[in-house]
Amino acid sequence: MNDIDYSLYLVTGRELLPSGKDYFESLEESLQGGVTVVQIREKNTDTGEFIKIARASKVICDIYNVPLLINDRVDVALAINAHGVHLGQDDMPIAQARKMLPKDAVIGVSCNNVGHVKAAVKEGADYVGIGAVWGTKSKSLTSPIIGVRRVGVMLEALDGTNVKAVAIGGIKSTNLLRTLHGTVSSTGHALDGIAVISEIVASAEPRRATETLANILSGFRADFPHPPGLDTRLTSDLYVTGDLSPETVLEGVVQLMETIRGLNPLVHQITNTVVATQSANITLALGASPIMATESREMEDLAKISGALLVNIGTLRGECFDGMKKGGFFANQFRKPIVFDPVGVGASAFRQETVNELLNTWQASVIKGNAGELAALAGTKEVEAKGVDSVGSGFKDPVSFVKALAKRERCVVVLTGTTDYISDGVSVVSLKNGDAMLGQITGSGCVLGSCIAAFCATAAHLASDEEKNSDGKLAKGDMFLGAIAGVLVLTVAAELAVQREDVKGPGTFLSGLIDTLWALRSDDVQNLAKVSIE
Ligand SMILES: Nc1ncnc2c1ncn2[C@@H]1O[C@H](COP(=O)(O)OP(=O)(O)OP(=O)(O)O)[C@@H](O)[C@H]1O
Ligand SMILES: Cc1ncsc1CCO
Repeated sequence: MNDIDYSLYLVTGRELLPSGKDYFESLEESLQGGVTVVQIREKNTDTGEFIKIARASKVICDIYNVPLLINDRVDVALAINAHGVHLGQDDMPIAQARKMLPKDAVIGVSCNNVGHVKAAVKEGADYVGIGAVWGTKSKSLTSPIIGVRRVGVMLEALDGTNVKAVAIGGIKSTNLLRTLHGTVSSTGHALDGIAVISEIVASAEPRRATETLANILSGFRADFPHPPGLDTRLTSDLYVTGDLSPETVLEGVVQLMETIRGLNPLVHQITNTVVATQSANITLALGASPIMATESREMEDLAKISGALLVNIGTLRGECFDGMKKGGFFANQFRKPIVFDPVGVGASAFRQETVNELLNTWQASVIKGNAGELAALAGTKEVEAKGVDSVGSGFKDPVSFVKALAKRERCVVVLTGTTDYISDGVSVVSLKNGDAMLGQITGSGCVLGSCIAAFCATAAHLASDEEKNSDGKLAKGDMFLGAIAGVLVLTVAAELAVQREDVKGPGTFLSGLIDTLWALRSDDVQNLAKVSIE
């Protein structure tokens, strides 16, 4: 039997109840709020007591027509005629449980690696509980933390099977949307549900807590039909409004340029110490307003008021890490675009581990990097890096590379170089503007990140009301277009700056570039842009 709706899977934990809250009252309120399946977990309770609690829980679940599963104890499940059991890796083997339980009983199993998932499929599990996705304070959950991005690989192992999957471990309303987006596999396989413990059980208002989770879930599903098939369209409105063509791209860029100065979006930047001042000046020249802030204690306040966040790891230090982590977390929570620049990620294990952890904590809207950086991020040795610079002539097939990485990370990816390639996982736009002088100043890639963030903030502002009201997207607005606008504005300005009489070399080029950006007109971009759809 596998017709259970796994969407909102409650795992009970009496030890987490707020003081004065009755367990059965809490259970009933969570069912009223929209819990679709309940697992009774009692780790330190005698069998007689466990059966009593489970039986009374089942009476309540039956009223709401919600199936009830028992954690670990097949005997308890049999005693109360539960819908099934949930087994841990060290509990009774599935085959044994299957023999003991009625034919249509549901059996789920906890998995924290692909091997576990494959074994569960082979042994005939009905569903898998994948976790722990996040760190969790529930003492009873002891699985290692696997991180959002590794869940997708496990879901891929379920392709072509009828085995369902829920994610578990530290899932809350604040990270739910990130969890849903970040766990979709590159084959488009999404979770069937999320399992929640403390967010509901520890709440004084479990009905409200459940409704909040249910709303986020349905918002996500409205944007990503479930079962998802292979509809991987991520962000661009250009698919909706007409064909993606150089003309429609430029129309969109012009609209963003004409909006940014009136809007003057606040762009929060956690960037490196080499480029901080030039990034702030370039942000101002675009008509946006920079705030360069790194302290984790102000991240929540800044995420509320900013139009976008840039995270650049160029001069990564341990002290910055918390700010980067919290900054992105709150930007996701308040649905603000995040532009991520993994500067020099291949240069050290520290950078690599940090990037991994950041991308497991929040969902970027745009990732930008040179070929060396994006190769390191993708785990390929095709392009080498020297510190923060890319070595050699780049990827043999940059178009396929950038598209695959965008699909894998579920965000827009910008691959910089003589030609810039930008993809949202479906299409690739190439931009051939720019000048070799950009390679002669430090941080041209870093300031490009600031430009992209400023235009993503503007694109978010221009999102339709329908999009703004939907709960399903982490950042509203056309991030693909925001990224394209950021690249075009900087690279066209660079072409104009080198023609200035006062520009005589890299030093004067930087000030000339700032002056040119300050005076840049949308006509300049429209006339000079070299846009192709690959
Ligand atoms: N030779 C070139 N011709 C045209 N444009 C260039 C050239 N070199 C760099 N650019 C432009 O400069 C911008 C930054 O790209 P680049 O790949 O140099 O970044 P980066 O290596 O990350 O820079 P940095 O590490 O200095 O921040 C891109 O928009 C790119 O198009
Ligand atoms: C040179 C340099 N080192 C760390 S960040 C940075 C700026 C260009 O990426």
